[in-house]
Amino acid sequence: MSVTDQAFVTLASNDIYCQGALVLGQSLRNHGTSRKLAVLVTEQVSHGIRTVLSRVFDEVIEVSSLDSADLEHLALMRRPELGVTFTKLQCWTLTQYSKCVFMDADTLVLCNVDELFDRDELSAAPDSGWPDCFNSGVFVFRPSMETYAHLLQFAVEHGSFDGGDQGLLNGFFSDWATTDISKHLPFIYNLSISSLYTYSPAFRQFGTDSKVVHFLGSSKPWHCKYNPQTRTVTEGGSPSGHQHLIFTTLWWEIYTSSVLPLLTGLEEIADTEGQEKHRFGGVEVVMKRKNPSPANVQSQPPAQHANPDCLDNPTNKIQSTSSEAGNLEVSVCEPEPVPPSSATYVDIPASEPAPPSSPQSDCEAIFSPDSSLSEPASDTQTWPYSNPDPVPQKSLELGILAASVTELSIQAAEEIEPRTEEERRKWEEGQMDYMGKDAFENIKKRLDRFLQ
Ligand SMILES: O=c1ccn([C@@H]2O[C@H](COP(=O)(O)OP(=O)(O)O[C@H]3O[C@H](CO)[C@@H](O)[C@H](O)[C@H]3O)[C@@H](O)[C@H]2O)c(=O)[nH]1
Ligand SMILES: [Mn+2]
Repeated sequence: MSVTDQAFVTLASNDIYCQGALVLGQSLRNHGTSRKLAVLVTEQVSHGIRTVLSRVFDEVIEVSSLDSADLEHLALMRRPELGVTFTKLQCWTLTQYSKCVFMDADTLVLCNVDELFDRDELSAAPDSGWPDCFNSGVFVFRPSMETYAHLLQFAVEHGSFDGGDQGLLNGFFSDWATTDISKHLPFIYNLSISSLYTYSPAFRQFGTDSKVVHFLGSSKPWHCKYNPQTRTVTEGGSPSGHQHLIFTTLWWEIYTSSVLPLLTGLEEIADTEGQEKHRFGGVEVVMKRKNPSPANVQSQPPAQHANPDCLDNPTNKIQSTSSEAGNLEVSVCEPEPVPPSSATYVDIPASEPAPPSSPQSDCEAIFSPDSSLSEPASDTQTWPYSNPDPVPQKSLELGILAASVTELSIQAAEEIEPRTEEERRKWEEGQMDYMGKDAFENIKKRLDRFLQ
């Protein structure tokens, strides 16, 4: 039964973060939430992406980082660094709902979490870095214009001790740590992926109960590259290592099966040397093909662990292998010498449709008890895994992916602004801006676009 006056709320201030919001929204839908889904967007989010968001979310609500209300103007004039933070605080203005659960766009639900609505404001899980503070990536709140005004006033008077919304909210709800234990959400509702290696025995013990994963920190799943044929992720350009490949791979599974098919208007802008760039709004999905012949692809052996021991973690490692039952085995082991390659790989078996289950019980369908978990001596966990509501494989994009794409990545689409009159005159006079607009790669981009 749907509950119309309660909602999960997220925020995306640009088209890249929208990719995260779409995966989050789709994961909530896949696990049969009975609550509404709302996404706050700012003016930078493109029209096309808003249309796609509206296919996953019940409400796409534009908020402004510089709202017209006097108090906000005043606050931002005095504390300009709080701009992004203020955007998140605007979730309190959603008074059409009696209660909401805010979730960062870099979170992912692993099962139905509607029971969060049994909690009251302000319920949140401890932050892994400083557990007397709560992490503001997942929290239960009651929309109220009065609370919103108090929050803004607090921001003007006290600021945020970390410069972001987390410091501000912890300052405002400062009795969270001591007053009411029911407002402490269990850590499994906001599992910071860094905990997989900072406290691996706890992850081994409790990890299979995880309900919400949070890709906290500078390295997000959309910074990785993904091979849809072997279902492996590779670190892409980011200096920090991804130790949480199981969840990053799951993120990409949802992205390719449920989000990419929604981006049906993907405009192809270039196809050079086996690399296609599909542009949609402010994002480009880059597809590389190494084996263009479908016959070639079909004859490939099953996914191999190209580099199973390559996690460059100083203390321990998590490696994943596929089991015969279609489950994902997770094993945590001691460090071994790091190979020279910076690439990291993980295998995920084919996802199987979950058995029919009521929304409230789908955690059990996904995290069924496994005997290997009860053996403390064993270093191996079975991670039952399924994507309960995959989009049919026959969709166009998936057909393309399955046939020949060996690497998918997401990047911000570059804006190529038109030339101004002044620039055109200089160009005609032979005064080129070789280091800027007239750099070779920009000219090549213009040509590619013109020639397509
Ligand atoms: O350019 C941006 C940056 C952030 N966000 C939104 O704001 C959230 C928080 O940013 P994120 O990059 O997820 O921050 P974290 O790495 O999670 O860092 C921590 O610090 C942030 C700032 O205090 C808090 O908002 C987070 O909840 C907390 O986990 C995102 O998920 C988005 O919903 C945007 O829409 N656009
Ligand atoms: Mn976050």
